[in-house]
Amino acid sequence: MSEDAADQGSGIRVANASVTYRNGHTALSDASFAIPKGSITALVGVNGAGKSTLFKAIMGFVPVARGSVSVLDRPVRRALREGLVAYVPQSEDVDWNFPVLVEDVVMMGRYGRMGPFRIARAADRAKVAEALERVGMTPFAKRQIGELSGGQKKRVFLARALAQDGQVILLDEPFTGVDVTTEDAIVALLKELRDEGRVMLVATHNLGSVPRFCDRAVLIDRTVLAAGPTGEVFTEANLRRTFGGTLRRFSLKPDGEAASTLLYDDEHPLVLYDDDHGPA
Ligand SMILES: Nc1ncnc2c1ncn2[C@@H]1O[C@H](COP(=O)(O)OP(=O)(O)OP(=O)(O)O)[C@@H](O)[C@H]1O
Repeated sequence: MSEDAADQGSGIRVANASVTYRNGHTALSDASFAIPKGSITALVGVNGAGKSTLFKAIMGFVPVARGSVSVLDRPVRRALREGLVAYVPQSEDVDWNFPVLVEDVVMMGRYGRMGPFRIARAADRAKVAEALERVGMTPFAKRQIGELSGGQKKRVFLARALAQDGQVILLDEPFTGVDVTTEDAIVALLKELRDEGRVMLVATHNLGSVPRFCDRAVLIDRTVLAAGPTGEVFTEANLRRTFGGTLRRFSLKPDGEAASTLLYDDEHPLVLYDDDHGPA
């Protein structure tokens, strides 16, 4: 366990965890990492590396066969009962034809705190309004979710996580199909949430954005290959281990400028400068 994880209070702690599906497939084995409260962590790995499986284990949707997972120093089940873990899904995982208003999607974040008949109280409506305002989606409250753009949909699901008062927010590919302005708005919001002490774990293929907004990174391929502060972990050597042959690389040395290396899997490249002359 890293020392800073202990200092700021534990956000997520995974210790020697293994997950085996019913069909016998072990998607994660002996995975360990710890992330502190008040941090944004990138979760990076190839398709099938076990990112969703790890999310499911943190949400308590799949049991760990060995090892343990704790959230804010509680067992996963208790965190689930307290509604502490919120999930922002990948766009492909949502049925956008389902007829539901934006404000109703956000209200779903309140369900865990309502009685069995799900009757919204004034406090629930206030939380929904506040969450929509925070992500800049108030004017869209009465629109059908399916009518929104990709970036707007992401913001609505982020609002649902805020309405839930999620202290640990798991985001699955938040930047896919999102333009640069919306990406910047999402990043700014995630940083605000971090400063409030929340914990964000972000599965992303957008390698170039990771050093820009993630304090830490967890690299996985059916186990944790490396985990820690981005500056220490997000290196070419570690990314090569994570992506193997699927990582593409370009070396650039324009006249009179610092040599740099571009690394990418399928989206925005990561630029590594070979000496100290790169941008701060
Ligand atoms: N319900 C399930 N039953 C059996 N095997 C599963 C199940 N869900 C996932 N797997 C397998 O577990 C492995 C990890 O899958 P997982 O969905 O966690 O990967 P991922 O890193 O999220 O991939 P992607 O980037 O494609 O979303 C894969 O080999 C997958 O086929």
